[in-house]
Amino acid sequence: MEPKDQQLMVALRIRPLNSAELEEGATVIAHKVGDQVVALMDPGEDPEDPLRPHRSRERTFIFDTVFDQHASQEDVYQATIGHLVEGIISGYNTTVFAYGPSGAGKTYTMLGMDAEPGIYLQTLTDLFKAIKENQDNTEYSVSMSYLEIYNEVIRDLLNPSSGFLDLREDSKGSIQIAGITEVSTSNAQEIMQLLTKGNRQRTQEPTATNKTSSRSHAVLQVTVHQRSRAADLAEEVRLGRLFMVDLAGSERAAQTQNRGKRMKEGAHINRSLLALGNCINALSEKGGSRAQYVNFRDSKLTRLLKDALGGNSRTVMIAHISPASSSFEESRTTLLYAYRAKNIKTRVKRNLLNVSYRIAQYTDVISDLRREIEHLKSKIEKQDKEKKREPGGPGVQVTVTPHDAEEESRLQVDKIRAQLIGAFREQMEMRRSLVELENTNIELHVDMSRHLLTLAEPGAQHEPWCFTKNRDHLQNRLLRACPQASFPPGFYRARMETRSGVLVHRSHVTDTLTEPQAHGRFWEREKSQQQAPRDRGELDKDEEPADADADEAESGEPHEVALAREEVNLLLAEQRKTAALKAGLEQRLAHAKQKASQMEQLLPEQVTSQAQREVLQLLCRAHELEVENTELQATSLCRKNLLGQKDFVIQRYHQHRLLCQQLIQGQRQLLRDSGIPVPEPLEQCYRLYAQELGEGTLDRLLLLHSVMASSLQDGSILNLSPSPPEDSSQDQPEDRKDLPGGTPFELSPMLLERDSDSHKSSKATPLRMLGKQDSLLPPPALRILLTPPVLEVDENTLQVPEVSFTFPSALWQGSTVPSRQPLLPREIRGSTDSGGRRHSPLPPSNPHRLQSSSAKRHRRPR
Ligand SMILES: Nc1ncnc2c1ncn2[C@@H]1O[C@H](COP(=O)(O)OP(=O)(O)OP(=O)(O)O)[C@@H](O)[C@H]1O
Repeated sequence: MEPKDQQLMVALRIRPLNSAELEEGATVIAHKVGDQVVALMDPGEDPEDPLRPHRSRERTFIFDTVFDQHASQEDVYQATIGHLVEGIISGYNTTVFAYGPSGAGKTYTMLGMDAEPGIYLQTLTDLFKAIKENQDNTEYSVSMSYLEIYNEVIRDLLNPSSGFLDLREDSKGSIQIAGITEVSTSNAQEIMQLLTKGNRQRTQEPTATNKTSSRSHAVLQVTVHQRSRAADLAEEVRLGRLFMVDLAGSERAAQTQNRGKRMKEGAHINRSLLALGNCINALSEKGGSRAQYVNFRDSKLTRLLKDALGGNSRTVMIAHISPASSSFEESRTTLLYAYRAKNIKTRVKRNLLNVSYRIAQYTDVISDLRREIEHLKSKIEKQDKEKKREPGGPGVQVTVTPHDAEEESRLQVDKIRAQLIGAFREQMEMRRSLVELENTNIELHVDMSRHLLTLAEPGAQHEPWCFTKNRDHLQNRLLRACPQASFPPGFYRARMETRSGVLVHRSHVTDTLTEPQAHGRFWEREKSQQQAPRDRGELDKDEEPADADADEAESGEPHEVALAREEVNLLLAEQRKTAALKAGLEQRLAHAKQKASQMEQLLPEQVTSQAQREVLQLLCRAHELEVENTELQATSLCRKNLLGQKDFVIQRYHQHRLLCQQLIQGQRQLLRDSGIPVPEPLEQCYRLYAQELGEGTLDRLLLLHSVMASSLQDGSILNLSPSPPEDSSQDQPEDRKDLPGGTPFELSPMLLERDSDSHKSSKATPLRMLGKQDSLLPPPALRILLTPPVLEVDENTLQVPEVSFTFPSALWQGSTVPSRQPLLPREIRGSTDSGGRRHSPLPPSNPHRLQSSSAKRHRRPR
């Protein structure tokens, strides 16, 4: 389903005057006018002032909907989020957040009172009702979490003792909170009890306007997994997420924004709200264009609300104000903010899990079709030749047939033509379904890897051995659950390595094995290891730790491990189902192909040459059109696929880099503690590594990557145009102008290497430098124009599966490459012998040795 642009919905709620305001004699200055307008009077303006005779005291603002003190909780719910509930269970993301100064009624709207429940309870009640109604056809599971962000720290309100939590981005770019308590439930009342309990844990302090003022942002997240019960080919797994956010009072941020004085309030300042304000400003200025640079990373809140504000979510903002004259300034600022937010657009799409496609499958279909076209064309040619040989010359065919026979023959041709087209369509549909199934399979693989990655993350950063243990345990379970499942590339090798107690070092044996060989070798070893204790009649003590680990992990495993395991079990079941469907479909396709070819063979015997020719030509044309169609689909999906995979790859390398960093620090500490002098080349190498971290070279690479990705996404990279203009600043799209450094953006030197197809690739890691320096061209500074790069598109332009940039040689040939001294001395770079083999200066067991020849990118820890 195509994403749709949606305007952020902004509602305004004016609460009644409270007793304190009445006591101080405040007057009502905010009035609802009609359904969408609010008028705010400035109490400071004197209507009689002769110096300002035309100045109106009144400012009006238009919103999607305005509620005054007479609006009930039900009215607010129905007009804002009520109609979005159906969307959540169909796989759309939805966010509602309450904004406004302290005491303006945000918590009242979201949580409400026992007698007048707020949006939380009403939404959840409707959500569960909708789920119940759809349960016959669909299977649902609902889970929730509740957290607060206070002074840039995330706390789990359902389990406050769990300490501070971290935000992470998953492979699909959605934000996850590592280690948060997720409660599965199917009952709104149960959730409300949890929320009330969680709310008691929320950071509060009395303020002038509110005795129980919440000083934190509270975020309730509800996730709905949906799976069709029908065992249908196009089965989709959908994931709808609902965020309900009760923000802290905005008055501090507003004041700081206005006067810039309280910026120095240090820890007390609410950075999240400032960042939120900045994001709203940036997004609204561009009318919600996603190309505008918006810094979501400035605070935890904006990172969490990234999708809600600028991404894939249907979003409602409910702004709150007090009607009192004493709150004029705060009300005015809130109205201005809310008014700006109205310009924000989000791009909503349904979250389907099986969305990535395998281009190779399309290529197969295309070559199949091409073969058929060739076959048909050769048939036509053959027929032409036969005709020429016939007496009477080419093209003149005198067949005197009685009228009835002619009619019969025409009917016969029509029938065969219809049959052939039908068979062709059927085949195409089956081919497409096969591609889809294959993609689902890949998606399952990717998801599986993602879960293993999630498990790996906390341990990888703090305790590598614990990471290994979790991974090992999970993999054990996987293997036991499904011995014949095909796991992601590298899985068996990794298993053999961890089984033999080696965490990072790859053994020579496993390195040289292909994946199928590794699979076979792994199972041989597993079998013999399981057989041995049975033969001895008792468990081998040496073998026990694996199972002991498993049991230990089983009893005290973290919640997210259990969840990941659950997910993996689901994925395995899916994988089995997909495999069965695929086998059935392949059989049907083979059968259909056979039938079609039999039909084709019948043709010459049954129809006149001219009619036969027509049918064959028609078939050719149909096939050609289908090829074009498939090629177009493949190109567009190739782009989607590349973008979809990039975050996963980055995350993977980020994790690997953290591990390397940890190892480097550990080993340096060890050297220091043991008083071992570090050889100068190694020390230099370390300095270079540290320098790169400090300079943020990798961050710039990531920026480059995101520019490339956004060009790919908006299609500009695929637009053919001549070589780039010298001065590109004039044509520069608005959105790129804001990027740091202006244009052109100069990266620090990167190493260029000639590919086998005479292209050059940019490779920029220090490890890369170590491994490949000798075979490199002199390293020039790579100038990257922050405009969509102009590339000649041919099949070699983009190396899709790898996230590396390979520029066409044409672009580079014209550029003059300044010669530079190599960055590293030869002792560090190593040398190349006459046979072209590299000799590394590092010890062979160095765990930082680069395994793959593809360009790697790393991300600095956040
Ligand atoms: N629409 C309303 N009708 C009746 N009472 C309301 C309404 N809105 C708010 N109130 C009352 O006003 C008081 C303050 O409201 P609330 O705690 O919801 O403010 P808040 O914006 O969440 O403040 P803070 O940011 O300080 O937490 C509460 O006693 C609440 O019951």
